[in-house]
Amino acid sequence: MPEISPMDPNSYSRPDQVVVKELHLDWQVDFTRQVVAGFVLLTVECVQEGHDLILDTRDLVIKKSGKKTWKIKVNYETSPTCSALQWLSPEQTAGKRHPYVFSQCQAIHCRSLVPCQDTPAVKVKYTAEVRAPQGLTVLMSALREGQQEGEAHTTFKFSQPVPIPAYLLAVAVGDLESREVGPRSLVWSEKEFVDQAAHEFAETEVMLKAAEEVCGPYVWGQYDLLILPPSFPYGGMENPCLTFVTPTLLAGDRSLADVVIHEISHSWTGNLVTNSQWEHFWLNEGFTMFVERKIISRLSGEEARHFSAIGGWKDLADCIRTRGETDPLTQLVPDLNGIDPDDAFSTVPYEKGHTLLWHLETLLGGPAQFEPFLKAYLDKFKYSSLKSGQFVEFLQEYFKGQAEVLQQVDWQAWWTTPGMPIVTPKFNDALAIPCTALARRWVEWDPITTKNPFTKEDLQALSPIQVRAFLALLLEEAPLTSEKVCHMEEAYGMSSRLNSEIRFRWLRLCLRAKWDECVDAALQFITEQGRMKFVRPIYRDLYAWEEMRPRAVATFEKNRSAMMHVAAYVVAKDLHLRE
Ligand SMILES: CC/C=C\C/C=C\C[C@@H](O)/C=C/C=C/C=C\[C@@H](O)CCCC(=O)O
Ligand SMILES: [Zn+2]
Repeated sequence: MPEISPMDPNSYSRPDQVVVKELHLDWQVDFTRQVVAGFVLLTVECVQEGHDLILDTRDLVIKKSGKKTWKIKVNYETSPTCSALQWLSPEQTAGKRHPYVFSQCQAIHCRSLVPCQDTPAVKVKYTAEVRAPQGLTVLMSALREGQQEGEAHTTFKFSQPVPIPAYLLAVAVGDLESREVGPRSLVWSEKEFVDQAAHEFAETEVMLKAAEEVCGPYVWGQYDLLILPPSFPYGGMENPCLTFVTPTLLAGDRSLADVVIHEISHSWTGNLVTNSQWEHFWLNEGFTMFVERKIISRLSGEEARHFSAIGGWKDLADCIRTRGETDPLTQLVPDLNGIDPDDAFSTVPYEKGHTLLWHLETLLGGPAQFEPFLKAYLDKFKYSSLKSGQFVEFLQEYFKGQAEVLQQVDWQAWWTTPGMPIVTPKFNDALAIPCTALARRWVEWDPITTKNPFTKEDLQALSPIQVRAFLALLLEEAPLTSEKVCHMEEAYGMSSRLNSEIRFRWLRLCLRAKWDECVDAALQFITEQGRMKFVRPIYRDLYAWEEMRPRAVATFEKNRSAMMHVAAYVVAKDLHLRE
């Protein structure tokens, strides 16, 4: 057994000795056995003489491997339990006629799909030929290079000419259709959702243009979106050329499109400029939140940027309350030795990372100074991977004229202090004021002394994002009484709102109030979709309500096989079913 790499505690590979530069994948997708079988051809380069190539694998059945000069061919197949893949039977799809399979490789699941150097320090170009049963479409995180009909199978060809880390390898196979939504963008999904998705994501090109204004040219050619089945565990995943998104974004009114702005932003922060270890994940996500909010500012104004940042700050506070303010995993740069990145994942790298960049922008003279720096940083580190220290070195060099200002930044404290950020920014709360006012009215209302003063008009002037913020504010308070949430339902008809972010917070509010009538709806919400951001807190709330605990555990046990590996893994922990 090789030793864990001194470069990356979550990988055995040693790219400092022998490094993989290119991959060619040749796969057959076998829905009957629920495996992907074939070979990978790895092109390697020797960095230090006299070393073997070490690859990461998990759960793979290696058939044979052979070596030509600098080319290594590994015949293998995945296991049905491959943690990167979710296999769906026809009954689990919207169309009910064809099976479906999709991947999620971030953070370290790629090794269960292909033997590879599964560390974000290594970037490879790839090509692929994938055969799937006729009638199905294969998509990958790459440019589509055509397809050929065979007797029972169709072969799809792909090429990703921009080097990418292993976690950005992605594949999806299903009965898919597409609609054009822009000059470089298609939306893909099962045909049942494709028109709804085309409407929801019609503003993709406007977002891409705003992103280019902030970050520079888009280098990936195509920017498509794939709307996955409901069990997809994340809001979105920034797979190059083909962002994967959850169908919980299909609100009907484009109000959840900020997730697409986020994924577009990753085309630069994360996909071009990449954290070289998962400990420096904030370089991916903190920067992406920062760019996302710069785009929001360009599209909806600076007040909207501040409003989004306030929401992020509150999400961070909620996360720290849940994890505990001394939890070492709430450090901006945590130690991941012996820790599965899936257990470390939280809002912290997103919002604490964003806060650091917001603070630096304020300190260094505002957007006029900081936005050109952002572009210079992306240009300097494009196509490479880095750690937090390299970011600081570049920042100090770029702003060497302001060395005294930068001396105020205690980098070590930023990296290693658990809990909330060491600096609290001043946000413009103009858009938050009506949300705060309404939340205060509900908290302060005494139903014993005062008649119910609430009507549906209270919400009329609030946008969906403001309603979401209003509920988030109430979640910060002591639980409302079940009588109050019942009145809220009567006044606002919250249960009939389709926006998943609103539905999520409303259900949490009801669970905290121990309002029996909401429990069936909560259980339905966490079984009809598998987005962990929604599923985990609701399972935790149900667990905390002692009488409901057995129902939560029974629901999880029943639904577990329909959840993606990562979601079942973390919910088992939330329900205290594993360490
Ligand atoms: C410090 C944390 C260390 C490592 C974590 C790295 C990866 C964690 C792994 O679990 C994968 C994460 C994938 C995230 C994908 C998309 C998110 O941006 C979605 C955010 C939540 C949502 O909107 O549903
Ligand atoms: Zn992200």
